[in-house]
Amino acid sequence: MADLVEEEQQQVIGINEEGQNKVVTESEENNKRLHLEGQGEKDMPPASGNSIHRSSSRPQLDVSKAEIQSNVEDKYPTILLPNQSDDLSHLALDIGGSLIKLVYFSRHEGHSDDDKRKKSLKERLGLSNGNRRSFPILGGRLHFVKFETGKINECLDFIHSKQLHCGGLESRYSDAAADQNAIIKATGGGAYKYTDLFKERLGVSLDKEDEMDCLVAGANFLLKAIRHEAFTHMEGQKEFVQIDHNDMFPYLLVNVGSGVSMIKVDGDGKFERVSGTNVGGGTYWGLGRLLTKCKSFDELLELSQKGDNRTIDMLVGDIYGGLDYSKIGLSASTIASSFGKTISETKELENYRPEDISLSLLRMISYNIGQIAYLNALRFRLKRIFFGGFFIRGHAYTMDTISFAVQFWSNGDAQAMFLRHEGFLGALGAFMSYEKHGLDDLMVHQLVERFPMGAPYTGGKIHGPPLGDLNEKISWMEKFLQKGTEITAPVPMTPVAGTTGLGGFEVPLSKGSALRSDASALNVGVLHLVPTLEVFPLLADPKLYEPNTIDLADPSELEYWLTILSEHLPDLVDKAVASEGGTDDAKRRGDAFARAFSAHLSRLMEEPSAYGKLGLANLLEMREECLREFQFVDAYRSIKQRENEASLAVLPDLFVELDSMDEETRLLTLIEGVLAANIFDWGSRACVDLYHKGTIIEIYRMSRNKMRRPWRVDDFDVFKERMLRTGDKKRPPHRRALLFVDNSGADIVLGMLPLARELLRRGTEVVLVANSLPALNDVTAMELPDIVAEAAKHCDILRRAAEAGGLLVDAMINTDSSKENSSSVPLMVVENGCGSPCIDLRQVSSELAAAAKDADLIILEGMGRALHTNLYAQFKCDALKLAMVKNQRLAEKLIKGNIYDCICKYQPAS
Ligand SMILES: Nc1ncnc2c1ncn2[C@@H]1O[C@H](COP(=O)(O)OP(=O)(O)O)[C@@H](O)[C@H]1O
Ligand SMILES: CC(C)(COP(=O)(O)O)[C@@H](O)C(=O)NCCC(=O)O
Ligand SMILES: [Mn+2]
Repeated sequence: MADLVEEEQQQVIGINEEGQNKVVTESEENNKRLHLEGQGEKDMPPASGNSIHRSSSRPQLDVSKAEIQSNVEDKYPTILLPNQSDDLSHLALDIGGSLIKLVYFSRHEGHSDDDKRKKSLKERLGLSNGNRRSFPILGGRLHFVKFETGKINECLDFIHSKQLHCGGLESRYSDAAADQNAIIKATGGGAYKYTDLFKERLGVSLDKEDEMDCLVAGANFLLKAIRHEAFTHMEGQKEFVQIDHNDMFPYLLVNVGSGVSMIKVDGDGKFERVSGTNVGGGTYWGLGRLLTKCKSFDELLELSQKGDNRTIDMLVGDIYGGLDYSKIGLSASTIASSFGKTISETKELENYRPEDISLSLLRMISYNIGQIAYLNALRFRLKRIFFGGFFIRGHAYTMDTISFAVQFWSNGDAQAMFLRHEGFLGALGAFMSYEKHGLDDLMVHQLVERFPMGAPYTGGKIHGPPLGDLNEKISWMEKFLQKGTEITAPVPMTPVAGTTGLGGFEVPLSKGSALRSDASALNVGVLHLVPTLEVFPLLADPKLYEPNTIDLADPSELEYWLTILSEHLPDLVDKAVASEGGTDDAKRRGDAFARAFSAHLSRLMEEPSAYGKLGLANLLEMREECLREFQFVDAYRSIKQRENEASLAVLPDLFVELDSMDEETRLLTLIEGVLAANIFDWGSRACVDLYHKGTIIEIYRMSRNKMRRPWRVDDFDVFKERMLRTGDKKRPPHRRALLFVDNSGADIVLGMLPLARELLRRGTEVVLVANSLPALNDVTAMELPDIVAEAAKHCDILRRAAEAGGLLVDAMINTDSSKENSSSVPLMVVENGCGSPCIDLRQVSSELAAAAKDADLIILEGMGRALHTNLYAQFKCDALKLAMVKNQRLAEKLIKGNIYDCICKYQPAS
């Protein structure tokens, strides 16, 4: 149906004019936020009546009157802590010779939205509070910040301004005297050196933790809990690696701070510092400063990018008259002696270019560290070497040089790897040393990394963590706008030169792009700890599961999708601003959002791995998160509402039509209906253009009429056989189906609900799985009960099932049809735990995970959930993937087809 646009041009009634929008008050907004995102710290309620708990000497759990509430066999018993104050917050420090690293935790808001749907669902799924996981402490965020040790006062001001030393902002109202006893975990030499200063300035005591213990605890945590934390960097190529948790040890940890420590790690808490070198980051920065007069480390590093070390270093060729020393395998371009040329009596310091000095120095130190690391790996037969510490600074040339040394001397036997949170190992370890916060029990799927404005972009006076206050965020974006395009402008890459391949190289392959301001260069986001997230239990093999269908590591794919998102931005901003009543405030926020999201896109265009390993699902989620950051709660609210109303108005007719059909025709019509209605997608450029040309119903009809089989992927007959039980195996109907629904309007009302009705009619329980938070025009779990209630007015099957599923709680009270109820299988709604058009099934809500336990059929619908993600996912049960492809390039790539082609992929359980 590629010709759909042209053919329907005569239909002109637009459907995209904005309806009257209601301005949502802040409290309404907050009610709408579900598990995934807490409200900003400024909105946290003041802690009241809990000063007793706050008066303890350090943040800790109050386990008095604790009670375990569950069965013995329960894997995750609920531990009730009635006396635990919920404003627990931690700060830990690593005060090094050069830098102070802070890791701090901010709490998520409590979940007060235990609505009727959830209550009755819990009953249906057998989830009373008694056996449901409950996490009184962990839900929150980990922030990473650094300061120069020489500017410790800035650090103290920062801690004070955020009240991190006394449990975070929320405890601002707590008893001031209590803070005098506070203890903060700290490691690094500065924990000793600055004890008095912390006591004087903040009234806190530093509880010292051993530096090596902390480095190892931090590294082990990162490798276990963060997907793709480690990466290799060779010849300019960065590749993320997933470390097998069961095969992590032993490894060599090389922490390159001011000085260098080399630690052989054999397990959690099992390690030995086997070596080190005093030639480290401090040497580079110190010598470099003296020799080049640079004012900052970054300036020095940036200089190196324009340098040529041959003017400084003595090469083999310099000694051998331009010849290789081939007997021992050294090419003429191999460095024989770092800084060897500076022995020249005719030249003084000012005769050398600072750029060249910086590069020679960087190379000398990096290479030396790589070589010593290799020798130690050899001593203990270790194959893996992880390099951390802020000397690395994510700098391409540094990493390439270290990798080269390890690779060269080990003949490829040992491998150098780097860590995204390179400089925070010690601080994280100190953070872990707080007892009983449970961080060490966290699993990969319970951590979500986000990149709010302020984490990647702030410089100047604001350090690292997200700008919590909206106004602060907006004015920061505005200032940034005034300053021009320093962040968004793409940075030209240095041209690539070849290596000699022997023992050294003339010119480094990758010198790296321009360095960013301190905080942005951290390349780490805010880690959200969401203990309620679980791995979807019906994944055939979670280890083999990769949610993203398209690999954005392919530069042409990345560029295409970044461009698509960029082009969609003006339309999205229009919708977002309109959704908030088009006020001046909304316009200002819309502008700031557009700036912020464009900055993310430009950053990625220029540095694809700036945010770690990224898929299209992450990009689409980042867009939604960015909208939420600027307090656009639901940009498509009014569009969704209008489309729901229009679709509900014609639903009774559709039911009549369907009911007049025989079973087989009906099933086909239903699947056609789902595919046809999936056209209502406000995230697709082509579809949005289409909506200018017709009403919802007209487009729906037209789309239905085009639904000719065979579809581009067409497993309908196999699915039909299973459903109608016409094959050899006369199997009973499915017990429970999970329907991952997509868009509002026709998609849910005229597509998925009628399909749900068919399943219910056949005795299959149906769980509608919808987003926890809005994303484009996707329907959310919170919106579904109203839609179902409206549809149920015209359909007994739906009404009884919805009553049985507790969806029509009010209706139940008014009916005396309890007998009828018991004869119907239930229709339920669960939230999926995410707020994106795609779904990563490694991280779903515990509610969905519970609902999945009895399910034997999964239906994934829409491009986001069934194509961009999960197209190749394998499940333990039957799975049906339904979508209309609304993008030409994707259609060509995935199914060698065209835009508006459809996919009906059925994968019976093997
Ligand atoms: N902004 C910066 N200021 C100073 N040094 C920096 C900076 N960024 C990176 N570095 C490098 O990082 C080293 C410090 O690394 P770090 O892991 O923090 O060690 P330490 O705990 O010894 O301070 C410095 O010696 C320097 O080489
Ligand atoms: C964001 C979407 C995945 C939503 O699609 P849906 O899941 O609603 O079918 C899709 O609209 C999309 O991939 N849009 C970008 C491609 C384009 O504009 O062509
Ligand atoms: Mn959608």
